[in-house]
Amino acid sequence: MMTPTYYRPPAISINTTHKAPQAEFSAGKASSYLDLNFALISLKMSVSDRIGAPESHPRFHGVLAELTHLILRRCFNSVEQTALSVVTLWLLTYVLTTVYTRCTRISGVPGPFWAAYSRFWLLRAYASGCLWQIYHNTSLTYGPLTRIGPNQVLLSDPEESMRILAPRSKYERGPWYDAFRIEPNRPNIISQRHRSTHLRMRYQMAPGVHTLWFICHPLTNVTQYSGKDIANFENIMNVRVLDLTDHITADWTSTADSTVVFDLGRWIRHLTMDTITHISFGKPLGYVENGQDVMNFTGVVEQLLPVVLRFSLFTELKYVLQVLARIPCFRRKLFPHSTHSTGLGGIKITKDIINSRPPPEPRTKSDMLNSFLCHGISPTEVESEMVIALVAGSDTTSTGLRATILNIISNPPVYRKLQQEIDEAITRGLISSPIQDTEARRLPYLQACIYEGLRCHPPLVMPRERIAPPEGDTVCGYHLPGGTIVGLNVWTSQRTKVYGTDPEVFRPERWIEASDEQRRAMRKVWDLVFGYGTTKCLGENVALMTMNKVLPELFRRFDICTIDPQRPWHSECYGIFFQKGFNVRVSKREAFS
Ligand code: HEM
Repeated sequence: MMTPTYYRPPAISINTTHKAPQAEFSAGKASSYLDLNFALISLKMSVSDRIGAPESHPRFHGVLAELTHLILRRCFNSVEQTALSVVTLWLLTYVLTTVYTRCTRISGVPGPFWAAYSRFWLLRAYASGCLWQIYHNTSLTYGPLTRIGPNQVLLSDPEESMRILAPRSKYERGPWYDAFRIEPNRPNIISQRHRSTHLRMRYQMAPGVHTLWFICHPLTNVTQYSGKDIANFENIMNVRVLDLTDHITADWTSTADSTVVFDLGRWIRHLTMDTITHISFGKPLGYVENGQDVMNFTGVVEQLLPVVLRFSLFTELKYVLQVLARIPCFRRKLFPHSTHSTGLGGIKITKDIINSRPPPEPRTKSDMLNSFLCHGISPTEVESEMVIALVAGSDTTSTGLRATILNIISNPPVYRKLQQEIDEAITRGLISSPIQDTEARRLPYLQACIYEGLRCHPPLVMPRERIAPPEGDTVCGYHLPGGTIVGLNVWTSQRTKVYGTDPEVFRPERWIEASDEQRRAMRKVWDLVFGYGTTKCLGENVALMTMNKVLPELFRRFDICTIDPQRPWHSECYGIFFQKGFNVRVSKREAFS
């Protein structure tokens, strides 16, 4: 009964005309456009035909088959057509989902207009080299919760940040962390997003990182370091700090009538690399001794980080990388590999050392490498974990140190007070040479300078994204649907009212003048510099001990001033790194050297 309607001429003509001009269609552009036009007219006819006709099952299927046939023939009949169709389809889907997301998800959260439509706003911020400033300005303009992407918000409220990071929170690390994999198919401690696996890794690594003993905090059940079992570690630190000060004394000190320009930034980076490799492998790689970036590790990391950060925004690409990683030739080219003798091939040194050592006894207490192996981390996993430790442990600490030193030397009253405190402690025999960690922690102004330096300049300013739990959450009064990505803005959270009326200013006195209650409140917010909860930094004590030793040892021996007060350092910050130099003039202080 239906047959006559369905097989009417227009519908048939579509199929027949497909075949006839086929040769012309693929032969030239003009005929291709004509053909497309014709196809569109035919499609229109078929659809209106369908709408106008009474509904019936076979007819509907007929129209559907016809449409499918038409789409397949017209959109995928040549490579160019296929490419064009795929791009058009992708664009269409992208625009529709973006508009849908814009209108339905987190639409109430204020933020820059274009940020709501694409991740390019974020990409621009990452590429600018001053991510922290853009985040800070955005948070100041739009409030503690700001929309910075189609599905991304930025949080600068310290209380809410701590709630999200708390041990029992339902938030998990976001896809952003995938970009920090050393092995594309195997997450490391930083990129592990699965909560329970991450906790297992943390417990395995905690006793080993820096050979400190750890305790389980009774309230949070989070592994933390007490920093007491550090006889060996403190000796390593002493040797490394003296190595640096000896080199400065020998090669880099200026005299009354001559100036030696000295890039303190680079040398501090050398020091932190030597310290972390000494802790990790039982011997330093010799950065300070050779005065250069051994194995080009730092250079490669500095080149890679901007790429990694941009990549972290488009994590869909990780699937491509995961596939490429399975092909040996791409794998060797694209990823760090134990055959590489430089750069992130720092893996090679790990592998060589593992091979050269007998298997560690379960109770061997030597360096980080042995400790990881003793705690059941496989040699292959250890390779990536060591690279992560080298990156996480060296650059953050050197950034913290550089920022604190710069702030001190550019504030004459602070500089005078700090040097006075150190000099008095020496005169009264309160500190040894090199200074012990416990002695340094008893110098209140030094402690205030360290807290203030890290507060004003948190070394890790990347957003460290978390994903809202499936049931959603209310943050700063806004409802966030499940799956919303919440980035943490640590720069702004360290400039909140809890620090008083002048949080933008480097003023160590605020830590001394504060009442006990206020100091506790400040300390709680300050903790965010090292993270919070189950992902809190494993190396906080190491970083603080390094600062506690380097600052007094430098200021007791040398007078330091910047070479170019207008532009003391070239700060290109991609989250962690301050890549460029920090040129200074260093002269000896005879009285206390
Ligand atoms: C001033 C220096 C440092 C700062 C500001 C800092 C900051 C941080 C922060 C904020 C996190 C949390 C990341 C997250 O939320 O996912 C973190 C994690 C971590 N840090 Fe540090 N860090 C410093 C020094 C160090 C050092 C010296 C080491 C090791 C030698 C280290 C090793 C780690 C490791 C292994 C993690 C991962 C912890 C985990 O995922 O459970 N850090 N750090």
